[in-house]
Amino acid sequence: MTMKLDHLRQQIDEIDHELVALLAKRFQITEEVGKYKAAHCLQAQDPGREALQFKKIEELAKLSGLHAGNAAAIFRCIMDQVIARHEELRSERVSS
Ligand SMILES: O=C(O)C(=O)C[C@]1(C(=O)O)C=C[C@@H](O)C=C1
Repeated sequence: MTMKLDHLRQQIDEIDHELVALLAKRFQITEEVGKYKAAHCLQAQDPGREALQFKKIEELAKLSGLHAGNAAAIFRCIMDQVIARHEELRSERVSS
């Protein structure tokens, strides 16, 4: 393995570390949102809120030189996981 590749991979590992920490924080907060939604019989998915978020994500991606389509695909994936968890919390509450 070249020193160059090692160095690049080390940078990737450091970024992954930060991303995992940020994702953990985000999922802790969405867990609270899910509990709130389940307690108040709100839908797991909120398309209006998502539309605003995706608009902002696209703008931020462009400012950071990130491909807007890549950013949107990643956030779609994260939000789909959140929605699945919210549906789980909702059904747990209904069945208990
Ligand atoms: O803000 C909410 O209502 C959430 O449930 C959080 C969240 C998100 O992950 O940002 C997830 C699903 C909704 O469709 C919109 C946003």
